[in-house]
Amino acid sequence: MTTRPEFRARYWIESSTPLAKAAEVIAGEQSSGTFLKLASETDVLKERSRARVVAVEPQGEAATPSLHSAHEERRGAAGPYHQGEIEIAFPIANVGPHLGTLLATIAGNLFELGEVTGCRLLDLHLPEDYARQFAGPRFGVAGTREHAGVSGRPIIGTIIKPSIGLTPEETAALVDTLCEAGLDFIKDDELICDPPYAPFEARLAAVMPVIERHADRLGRKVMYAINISGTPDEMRRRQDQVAEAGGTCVMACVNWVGFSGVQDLRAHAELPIHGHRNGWGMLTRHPALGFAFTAYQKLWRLAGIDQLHVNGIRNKFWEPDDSVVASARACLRPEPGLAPIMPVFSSGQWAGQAPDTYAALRSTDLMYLAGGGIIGHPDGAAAGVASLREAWEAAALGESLEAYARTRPALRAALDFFGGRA
Ligand SMILES: O=C(O)[C@H](O)COP(=O)(O)O
Ligand SMILES: [Mg+2]
Repeated sequence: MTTRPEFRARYWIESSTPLAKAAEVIAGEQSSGTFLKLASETDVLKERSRARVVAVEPQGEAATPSLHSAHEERRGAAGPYHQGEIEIAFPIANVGPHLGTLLATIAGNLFELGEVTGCRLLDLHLPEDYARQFAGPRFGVAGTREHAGVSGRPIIGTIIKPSIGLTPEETAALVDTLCEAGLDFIKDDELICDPPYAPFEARLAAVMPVIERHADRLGRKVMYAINISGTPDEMRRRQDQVAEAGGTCVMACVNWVGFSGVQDLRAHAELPIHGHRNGWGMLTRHPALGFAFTAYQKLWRLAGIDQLHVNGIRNKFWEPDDSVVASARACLRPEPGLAPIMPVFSSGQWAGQAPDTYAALRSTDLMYLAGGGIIGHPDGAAAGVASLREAWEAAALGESLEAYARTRPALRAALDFFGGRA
């Protein structure tokens, strides 16, 4: 029985090698072992540094491998391919409070091991005192609400659409309409950051005075998550410009600016960080490869984001509703040493999904963003905002949208227009 401090990672794996042995191969490769036994991997070194397999739970077998492996072909491996979950305990001393090394340990070469024909990181358990050594979310749910000035209901927002092509002045005019209509949150699309036709600085300079003007009237400042994705230097500089201009949020495409980029931003930033996870499908869509969201969101929490996208009910992407809801719950679950973060529902959302979202989550701690679902409303963006507000009122009251729409033309028009498209 070891007394060394450890963290644990849980995986789904597949291998023609019996699961317990495949798990040992992974534990060895991801710590002090390699493809053959080294005399220098002494018992003392192993006790200090080698990862331990702490659970092997077989789930079944497949006749054909999920992923191709030339290594398996060379050694003439045939099925069956054993599938199941395994858990590995790693010494904390192997890693320290370094996110890059943590990733290399739990999500590095193991995805490439020849014996492995399927590997998915499901979850991660860090002791509280270890998790606390990472920055973690500075604002999370509570701080996001405070900066947006919204309590007791979801933060309702939109994505500037068309995503690409509006000039700074056109963007500011749309923001004016949206603020006038009482929206809580506006974000850039992930596709726009600093293009020649709408440079970052020009966009910020055009939009922020509009937001400031409406703040006086609304008694709260509409949160604008302007996309600051870039190099660490660029992000730091842009964060400062946003704060200087009175902004209350910044957005980063987390997969592309990377963990160090977000960590650097978190160390520097005074504002909540909105995490856009575009590219995530590549990391999760194949069930035998990549990451489950439970693990993914914990890693981004360690890096220090405050809001993270989870798609939405009946979204425009591939993801089923139960997976979306599980992701949102994962964001809201307190983790040892890490505050909950805001789940961001976005992707093909409009008024119609509000009641089902509320029924599934039983919480209003969420951001509910509709780009096309607000800006594409048949009576214009202001009616789009009204329809979302009304839909969430109906959801909270437990009233059907049909009944609530009887005296509310914006919601009625949304139901007719978007409902008819489903
Ligand atoms: O960046 C996003 O979240 C998407 O562009 C959502 O856009 P939509 O609401 O029009 O689907
Ligand atoms: Mg988008």
